[in-house]
Amino acid sequence: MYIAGQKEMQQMDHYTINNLGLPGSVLMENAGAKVVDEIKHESPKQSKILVLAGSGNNGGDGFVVARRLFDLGYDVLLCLMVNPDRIKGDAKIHFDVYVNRKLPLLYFSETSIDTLTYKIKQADVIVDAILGTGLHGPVRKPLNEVISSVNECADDKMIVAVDIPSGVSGDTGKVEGEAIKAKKTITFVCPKKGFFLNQGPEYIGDWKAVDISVPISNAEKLELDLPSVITKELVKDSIPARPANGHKGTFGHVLVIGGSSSFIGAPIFTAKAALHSGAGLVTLAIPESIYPIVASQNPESLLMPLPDDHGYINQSAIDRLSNQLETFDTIAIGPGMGRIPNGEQWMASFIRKLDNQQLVVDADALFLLRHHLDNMGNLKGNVVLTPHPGEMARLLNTNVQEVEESRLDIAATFAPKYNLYLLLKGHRSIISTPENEIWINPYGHDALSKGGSGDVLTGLVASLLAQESKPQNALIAATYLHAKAGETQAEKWSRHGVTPWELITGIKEEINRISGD
Ligand SMILES: NC(=O)C1=CN([C@@H]2O[C@H](COP(=O)(O)OP(=O)(O)OC[C@H]3O[C@@H](n4cnc5c(N)ncnc54)[C@H](O)[C@@H]3O)[C@@H](O)[C@H]2O)[C@H](O)CC1
Ligand SMILES: [K+]
Repeated sequence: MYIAGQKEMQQMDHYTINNLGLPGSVLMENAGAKVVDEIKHESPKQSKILVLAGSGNNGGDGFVVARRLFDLGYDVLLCLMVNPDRIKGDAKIHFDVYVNRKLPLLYFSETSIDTLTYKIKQADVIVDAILGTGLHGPVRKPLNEVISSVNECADDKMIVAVDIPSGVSGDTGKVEGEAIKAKKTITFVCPKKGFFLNQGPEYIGDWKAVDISVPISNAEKLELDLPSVITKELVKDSIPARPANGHKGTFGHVLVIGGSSSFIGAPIFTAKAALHSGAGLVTLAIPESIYPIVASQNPESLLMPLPDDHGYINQSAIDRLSNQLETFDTIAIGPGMGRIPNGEQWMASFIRKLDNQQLVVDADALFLLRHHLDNMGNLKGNVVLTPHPGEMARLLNTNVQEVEESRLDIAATFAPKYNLYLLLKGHRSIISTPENEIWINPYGHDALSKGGSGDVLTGLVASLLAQESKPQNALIAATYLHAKAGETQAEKWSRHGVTPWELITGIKEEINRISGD
């Protein structure tokens, strides 16, 4: 499913009207009808419904919503937030119909904020059709006061946003002033970029994209390069097939390089996640000084103790590794590795030894590789980087805030520039490819915000790659499975109580669920 910004939505909308010949007022009627379909399923007939409508086409959708709810027998009141002479075009058509039918209407210009607040308090359902994708800048007075009044009374009410909560930017998800905190957002054609960026996720509630007869194929006709949102169906198609007659060689051999005396668990989580998600074999290469502990925890993996200095893998480990590299399909490097002494040099020598192995780079390996990014795209095997925002900031020599504010743009530029695959982790993880394809993961849970959870994800990505998933498919499936495992394990163990062990269990339960659906 595509994701679009404000301009792209307008382009698709205009294409439908001007090139396909479907009038805007029909699209508006469809939009309003679809919102009503959602409301009527969730609201009993005796519900009091207040529709707040602005001057633009979002308000126009609101007029249709109010009329249709009235016709279904709801106790509905439309409040027009602006002077009626500002209503133009398609919205005017539907406003006139509403007025001609003498349906219940309150003009905000003729009342006070106190009266409106009283109406807001009385309502069971509030429909937010104040501002849509036409928002520019912070919401101005007095609309901002109305929005804060709605939010203050929101606890026991159903707040339904039409297309996007008023005040949230469809492009960036930024909220510069006030914005409606929706419980549900019914969005037209496809979700908006802002749903997944900056503050957007805190405002949209549950979202659903509905068809209003703007064909999504318009995006191709207009040659729009749109990102996609990860869906369950896409994940189902991205999980590697598992031939019944396969053997351990069929399902790939993952090498995990990591660990140091201070970080013993990280490579163990990576190796276990790889094995528990279907890799045929996993070898764990760790400093020899932590070997006994790792071995006792990890009987299911093969082990490769590497020469070390003071608990860090040392330079001569390269020779030990390079003798055996051809055995492995995919290498995950970094978890728990630490900033090994002369690490940049170590990493440069290591990269030179690679042949066609695929490489997943995480944690401190990202730091140690940050000056070798130009060489990564020339490797024969696929390269996947899995930074969290802090690691991404270091790769770009900037700060976390800047990364968080421009996640989508950063992902879109970085992967093609260095000819590699990027998984930019975070509240809504973003995947980008050398060909500039982009997917956003709409799932996630605070249960995942814990040490070790990234190590699990790295193992999962490496495992799917070793099982011959294309890199983008491996990343799509891994981010979804990891996030869903966080959600389902939090239901079982509380959002506080999920550790990497439960995540690994959750991932295989999720694979089972999605494969069986
Ligand atoms: N996507 C589609 O195919 C369809 C979308 N529809 C709906 O149309 C809106 C977008 O409509 P548009 O007229 O472009 O803009 P808005 O209604 O969001 O707002 C314009 C209106 O708001 C005023 N305004 C802008 N910024 C501010 C601000 N910061 N403070 C106060 N007021 C502001 C501006 O002056 C205008 O008057 C889309 O979201 C859908 O809901 C169609 O109905 C169907 C097809
Ligand atoms: K809205």
